[in-house]
Amino acid sequence: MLFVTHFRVTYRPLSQLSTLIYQIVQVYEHGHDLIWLIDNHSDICDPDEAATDWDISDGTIEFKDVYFGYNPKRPVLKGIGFKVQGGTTTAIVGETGGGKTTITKLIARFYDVSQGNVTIDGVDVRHVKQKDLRKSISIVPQNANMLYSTIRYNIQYGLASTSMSATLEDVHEAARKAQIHQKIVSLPNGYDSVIGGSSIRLSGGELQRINVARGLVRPHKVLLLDEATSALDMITERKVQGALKDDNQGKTCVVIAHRLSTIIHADQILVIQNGGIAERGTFAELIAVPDGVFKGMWDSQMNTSKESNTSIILESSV
Ligand SMILES: Nc1ncnc2c1ncn2[C@@H]1O[C@H](COP(=O)(O)OP(=O)(O)OP(=O)(O)O)[C@@H](O)[C@H]1O
Repeated sequence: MLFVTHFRVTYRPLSQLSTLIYQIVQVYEHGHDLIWLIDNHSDICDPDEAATDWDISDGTIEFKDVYFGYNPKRPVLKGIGFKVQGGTTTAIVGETGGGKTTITKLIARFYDVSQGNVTIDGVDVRHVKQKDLRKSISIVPQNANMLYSTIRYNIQYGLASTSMSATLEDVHEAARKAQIHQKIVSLPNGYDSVIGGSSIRLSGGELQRINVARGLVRPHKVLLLDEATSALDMITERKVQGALKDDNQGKTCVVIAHRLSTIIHADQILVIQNGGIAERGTFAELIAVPDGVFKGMWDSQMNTSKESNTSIILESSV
């Protein structure tokens, strides 16, 4: 009797102790990382004499002889130079790991170049305040990172870090353009469905469209799309591309794409290779280069896809 009594009194606190020790270890590890984050100030600083309330006007982006590497010993971009006229669309294609996403990160100044400069409307991005630089730039990244929250909040999150807010109608509008509104309203809780909750399962392509809606809800003059529609089927992708085209009239777009059929109407295509620009031109110009890098990419995609043949697309692109 005594044994059982003592055992019962001892057992519960002991089992709680093991959980507590686990939690203490977790607090220690995460707290350590948190303090590291607070203590480590970003290398990217606002200049002391930056103009107040600078804003993008025309949206012309220029890279002048830009060198950059995350690790100084391993350069990613080696003297890249190009210009994206305001209000036009430039597509960036090329080998995986070639530095396409890095280019978009440099435009938004998430990193500083090692040499050369990046300008928007002729102003070096290092010479303006980061919040002014980014307030008119919308980025749709490759990975649709969603928050454990409602679809509505996830789309509204596109305005985080700004003082703006999005009404429900703004959210619906962005979702319509991203071709996901109908799917959302068909869910039992509509826009209040919780992403990550047990009641809804969204496919990769659906999450990607919510990601696009998040980018579109943010008022922008420059739009950076990084493989934003790669998980969609061809028909849905064309619809999203059409909506993006209509919505972005007069805005500057930089589009990273692997599926080359989606960029045939771009004003300019840059082919990135070995940290430089191997080729540049319109789709019709690049496809006409015998043994060209772009032509090689196009031919290999055509061989592996069931898309309509080159000549039909060429006709529609000229
Ligand atoms: N934060 C980082 N730290 C260190 N290296 C990085 C970082 N981000 C990217 N890299 C490296 O820089 C190189 C260029 O990466 P980037 O993402 O720009 O390529 P990409 O052309 O967009 O590739 P993909 O087509 O696969 O998306 C790669 O070798 C990558 O491993």
